[in-house]
Amino acid sequence: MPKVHVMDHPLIQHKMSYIRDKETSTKVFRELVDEVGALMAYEVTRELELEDVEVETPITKMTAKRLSGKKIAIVPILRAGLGMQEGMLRLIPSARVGHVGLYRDPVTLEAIEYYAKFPGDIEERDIFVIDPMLATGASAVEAIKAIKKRGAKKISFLCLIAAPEGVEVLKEAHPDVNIYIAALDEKLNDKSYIVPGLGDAGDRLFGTK
Ligand SMILES: O=P(O)(O)OC[C@H]1O[C@H](OP(=O)(O)OP(=O)(O)O)[C@H](O)[C@@H]1O
Ligand SMILES: O=c1cc[nH]c(=O)[nH]1
Ligand SMILES: [Mg+2]
Repeated sequence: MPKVHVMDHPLIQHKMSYIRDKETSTKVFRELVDEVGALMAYEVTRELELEDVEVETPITKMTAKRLSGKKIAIVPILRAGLGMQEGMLRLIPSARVGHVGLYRDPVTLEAIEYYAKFPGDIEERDIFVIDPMLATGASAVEAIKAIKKRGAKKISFLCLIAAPEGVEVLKEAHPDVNIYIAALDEKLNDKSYIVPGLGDAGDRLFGTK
């Protein structure tokens, strides 16, 4: 079964309190989502492989560690996933970026794909799928299906806030995918928004409401 990691580092919890606050401006909301994206990138890269390299310090020769050069791709789910993209790229600058465009049909809540573009060698890369919200789970499930269809094998999913319902749906559909969450909330409301949540992540990031 997939591992579910809740990243409750104090810096993340602090920033999340402002991200959730409805009085937070679009500008500050965008900055904070970017910063939490970077903090999550720091945590999820903990397992990256290292290799030995010989270096000479001003004092002596030594064997040091460098990243083994494992190829990585970040895949934001449009639109709201874009808010976490730059923060992650600051920590993993060599990562390639793919995009999956999905929107939730407001009536059926089905995730409808409208765009997909991935690095040509996606099957060789470790993938981090990013989206601030995991609500019913439909968007994450469909995005990961689209990525697996192109041959990618090692996939992780990162979000700011998840509902327990979405976590269960994602675990069931993709048991091989590790899930990283900044905050695990209580439930979904009757419109399938996360409670207490942060409202509509895309609208708050881009000021569209
Ligand atoms: O788990 P789910 O029930 O699928 O809901 C989560 C999805 O909903 C939001 O996107 P939305 O459809 O609002 O698109 P947007 O990012 O363009 O605003 C969010 O960014 C997720 O992608
Ligand atoms: O609470 C939610 C649920 C889905 N999408 C959002 O942006 N927010
Ligand atoms: Mg939205």
